[in-house]
Amino acid sequence: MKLSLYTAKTAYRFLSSKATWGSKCWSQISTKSKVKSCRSELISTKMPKVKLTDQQNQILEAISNGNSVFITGSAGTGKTYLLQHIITKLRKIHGKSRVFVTASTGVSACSLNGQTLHSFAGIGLGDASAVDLLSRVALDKRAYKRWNKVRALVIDEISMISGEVFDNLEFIARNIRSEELGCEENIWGGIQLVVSGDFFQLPPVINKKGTKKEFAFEADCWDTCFDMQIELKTIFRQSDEQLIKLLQGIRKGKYDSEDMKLLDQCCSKVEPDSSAIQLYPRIEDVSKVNADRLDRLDEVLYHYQALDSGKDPWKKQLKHGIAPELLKLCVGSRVLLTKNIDVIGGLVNGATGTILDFAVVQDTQKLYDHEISDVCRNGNLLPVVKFDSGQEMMIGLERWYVMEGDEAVAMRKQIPLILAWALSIHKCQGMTLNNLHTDLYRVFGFGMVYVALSRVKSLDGLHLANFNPSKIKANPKVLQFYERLSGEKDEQKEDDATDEI
Ligand SMILES: Nc1ncnc2c1ncn2[C@@H]1O[C@H](COP(=O)(O)OP(=O)(O)OP(=O)(O)O)[C@@H](O)[C@H]1O
Repeated sequence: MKLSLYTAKTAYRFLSSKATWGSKCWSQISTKSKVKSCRSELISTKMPKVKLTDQQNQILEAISNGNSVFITGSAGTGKTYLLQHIITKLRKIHGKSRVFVTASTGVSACSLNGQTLHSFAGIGLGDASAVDLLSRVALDKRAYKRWNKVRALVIDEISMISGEVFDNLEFIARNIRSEELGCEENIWGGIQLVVSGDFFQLPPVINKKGTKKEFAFEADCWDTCFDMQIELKTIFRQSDEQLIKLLQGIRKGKYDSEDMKLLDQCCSKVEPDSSAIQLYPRIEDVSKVNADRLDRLDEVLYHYQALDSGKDPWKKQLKHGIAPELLKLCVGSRVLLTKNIDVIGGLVNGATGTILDFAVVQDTQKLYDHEISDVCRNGNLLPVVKFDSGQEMMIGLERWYVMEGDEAVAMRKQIPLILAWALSIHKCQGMTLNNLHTDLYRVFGFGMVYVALSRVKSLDGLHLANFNPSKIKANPKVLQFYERLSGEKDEQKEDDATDEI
């Protein structure tokens, strides 16, 4: 294998993180031009300059006015993107340390630099009565402090939180805050809530049989929690009208003959090229396919061992995030980028490519040797990826934080890549994929077909092995909830019109 030497310019993502790029880092880079390339990239990584829609602005304004809001909408309507703007706004209003960013899963929490809702709340698995959970939180000093401190709570991917858990959290918030802060018993103890998600996507995993409140919208407190419940309408991920219509139908469990024809065409396409990511409902299939394909390449393997810091239980959450504990790569591996490293250049979370080489960085080597050697198990060699967009880039270490308000309580350092011949449907919720291949026969449960298919940007990138229309189904309770949501909006419009008369 040829050993390449990469200059700091080619490898400008050698070591980066929002938290550590400060004046210290700038001064470590020697030439002006290099500083410029890093600085401009940093800005674009933070927040790509995209104009918000009127609806997105309306939500931001409502939040600035102190309202609690539920944001929903189809896949790709910019819910998570908008949350990033909202978090910035909330931090300005309440102060960094009083805004807590959470999500139902480790993967989605990590993508917002937050923590899981369960870990924020201090409720463990959350499978106890409200009173028992309250006692548990009261004994956990840090969790108790968080509940007192929080002024704004952001919850992403709410579809995977049950109504029972949602009600229990409200109970905990109300009780702790009214007692400790001496205020009257307000809903959620007066916390400003920003909740986001699409109930047509993956539902909560419920272990207890006979749970009455399956979805968060079935929680007793749901309707009283929010000043505004709004469905984003503009879809950004796809632009092809036919595909948008197909996905909108599948989301609600509906399809017509035209949709069937489109799906048939996706089945009859010639074998997908090797860049297509295979989606599986079960993690065992994903691991097996990735391991087999890596094995078949029969190349030298490079090991990258994640470096974790912080304390339990926070440290444990890192294991559920997107960055693997041990990453094995070799020349020819198909990989997927798990961080935004150059938004304007298209190297974003979800971009796919192939490992070209492994190389050392020549002129920044001394600065970061210790960091790299902690993670790289085969000398200080970093992977060089040729992305499907044509760009070649050496990929350096990234950091994933578990945040408690403004405090980083755990951190993982790892290369922001995962093997990408195959992925699980659960892991890909929230991602945009250019080219995917899935077997719709193997999916189970509501929402899975929709989550899988709604990842692609265009029909060219969609390949189906099998197709069975019976797998397209939406939960009737979810359908009713959305009917009620749009019905209430129509009623509101009618009321406004009557007021004007
Ligand atoms: N106002 C906007 N203008 C242009 N693009 C936007 C806008 N808002 C969001 N986007 C882009 O739309 C894409 C999808 O956004 P995002 O992932 O936030 O959607 P989502 O609703 O969270 O999807 P999912 O439900 O699948 O997680 C992203 O590439 C994002 O940058």
